[in-house]
Amino acid sequence: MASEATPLLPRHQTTGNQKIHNVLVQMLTLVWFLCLPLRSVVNLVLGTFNFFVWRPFVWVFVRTPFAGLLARFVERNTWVVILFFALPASYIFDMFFSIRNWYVRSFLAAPKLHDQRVREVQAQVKRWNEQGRKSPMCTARPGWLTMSTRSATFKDDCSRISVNLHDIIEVDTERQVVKVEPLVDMGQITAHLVPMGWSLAIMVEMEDLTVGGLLMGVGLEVNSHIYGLMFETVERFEVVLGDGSLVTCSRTENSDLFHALPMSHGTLGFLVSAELKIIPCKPYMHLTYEPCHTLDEMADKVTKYCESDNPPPFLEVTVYSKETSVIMLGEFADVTTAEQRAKINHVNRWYAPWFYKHVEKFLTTGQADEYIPLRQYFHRHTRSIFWKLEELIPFGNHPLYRYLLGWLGAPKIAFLKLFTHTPEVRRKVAESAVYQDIIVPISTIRESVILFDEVFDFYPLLFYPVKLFYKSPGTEGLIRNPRHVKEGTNPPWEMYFDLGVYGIPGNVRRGEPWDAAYANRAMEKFARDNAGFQLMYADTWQTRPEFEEMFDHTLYRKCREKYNAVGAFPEFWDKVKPQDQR
Ligand SMILES: NC(=O)C1=CN([C@@H]2O[C@H](COP(=O)(O)OP(=O)(O)OC[C@H]3O[C@@H](n4cnc5c(N)ncnc54)[C@H](OP(=O)(O)O)[C@@H]3O)[C@@H](O)[C@H]2O)C=CC1
Ligand SMILES: C=C(/C=C/[C@@H](C)[C@H]1CC[C@H]2C3=CC=C4C[C@@H](O)CC[C@]4(C)[C@H]3CC[C@]12C)C(C)C
Repeated sequence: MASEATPLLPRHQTTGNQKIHNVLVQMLTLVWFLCLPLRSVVNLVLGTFNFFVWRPFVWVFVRTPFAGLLARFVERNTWVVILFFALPASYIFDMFFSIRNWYVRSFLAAPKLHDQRVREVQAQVKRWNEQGRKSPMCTARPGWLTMSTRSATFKDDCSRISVNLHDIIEVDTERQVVKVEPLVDMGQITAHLVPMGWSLAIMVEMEDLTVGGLLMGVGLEVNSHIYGLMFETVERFEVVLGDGSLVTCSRTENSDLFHALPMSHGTLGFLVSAELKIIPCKPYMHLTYEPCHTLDEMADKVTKYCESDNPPPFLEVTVYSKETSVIMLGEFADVTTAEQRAKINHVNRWYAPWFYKHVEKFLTTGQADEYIPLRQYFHRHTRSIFWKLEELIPFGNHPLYRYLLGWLGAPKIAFLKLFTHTPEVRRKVAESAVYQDIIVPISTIRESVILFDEVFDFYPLLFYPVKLFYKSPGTEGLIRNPRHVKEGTNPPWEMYFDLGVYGIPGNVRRGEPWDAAYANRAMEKFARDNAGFQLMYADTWQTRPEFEEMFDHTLYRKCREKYNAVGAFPEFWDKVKPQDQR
């Protein structure tokens, strides 16, 4: 390991920390024994609650004729459920995890524990093999805890393997990489790296997204027009295969597996660590807002910025209607002068207006710039879950709510799913709301926005430019090569962009019929026809042949054979398309 490496929990842990740790452990052990009688009482109360209240409640909720009634109640009074259940639960959960992470960071030797925990994953997989490989494996992470909106019914038929790996293992500033376990989330990473003056090359905005999910699915951010998709910034993966063996892969070692893994959704093996590129950062993001009043103006400006020889380091667009949008250009910055200080905006303080509402006002006030503290910038969309929270808590951006209850933050998506997604509600959501992203060439900006306007009629739309690198023969993974790479670039690339729509379509809002299958399929066909693809955290309405036209299964299938994945893990399609939706 390079000399500059800063293991979070160095092998030569300072004796001071070790002493504090020992004292803490002794104190906790004492408290543990003293609390034994108390624990029995707590267990009794929790057990009784579980048996007599929670289980019957869930049973009534899911399996009885009341299910429809309750679903309607949740649907009509979503904000009640969110305010009284999801928000407090999210707050407590976050507090518990920050204390736990602080403790692990400060006192426990994570690198050592990493190897031990990987062996535990291997042992589970080996046991699964010895017991006759009954049903294919998936991670034991429950569907409601993930950020994916698609239903995870396949998990019911899988052998669930606990891949309980939550820690940042090592930051190596000399090699400019951080080694992390798959359940490390974006909030944990910014809290750790930003104070050290570093950031992930692709630092994804939502705090609860995990490294494993973003690499085995798709991760991108508003500097993806420079670095590409998140997996392009990986130096090395460590994976437990279907036979329980542990392999590492990189561009030079087991390179076929390295290129096949991105987007494979845990169908080639269990990711147990990844080394990700990091870049130096500064304490602020200097952001310039450029309002656009026609679609052509936006399309021309964005294309020019992205394809220039010196593109802005960060570029995001929020589309407020077919014709209006705001382009945001960002760069890391220090704030040293009084003039700069006057432009500091703490966008994530509890009383601040939601970020996208703040940005919208530049459509009327005109071009402007400001300085946003970096960590707040990275997580600018968390408080309003992009623009979804307005539908769930319609008064959430009202100053009174913000000042009184804004400190509670946003509900965790996991708890939103747990408290509001009964199977009944989920079915309705798929028919009456849309959560979709497609990634298509930048040359199709106009057609894409017009298509989304026609079939969804929902705003704002999310727009992140993404560079798609051309892969040489034999290294082309599930994501197909771009068709029209820019001349003279090495490595070759074509500029694409992510267009995302999250909300209730115009027709549904107006009480008019809306054909979800027609709209989603039109969007999917548009992506296929333009050598683009859909993000698979969402429901897909494609048939299997269409899906295989969108994603190149050649290298993927070779690797499934070669690395013992056949029979051990479901196929990509079987995982993302639930049986009941085929
Ligand atoms: N800006 C962005 O890039 C954003 C991206 N997203 C999407 O959200 C998803 C991530 O959500 P998140 O909750 O973090 O992840 P999920 O738990 O939803 O995982 C996504 C997929 O990755 C697989 N996976 C996760 N961890 C491992 C592992 N250790 N080994 C093997 N497979 C694994 C999961 O398999 P299994 O089902 O077996 O658990 C699942 O198929 C991504 O797919 C991404 O596209 C969402 C918002 C923003
Ligand atoms: C892929 C990108 C961004 C995606 C997000 C905007 C969506 C990812 C997950 C989505 C959601 C998950 C679960 C939900 C629970 C439901 O009860 C309500 C909707 C939602 C909160 C839903 C909202 C949209 C997402 C957060 C870009 C950045 C590439």
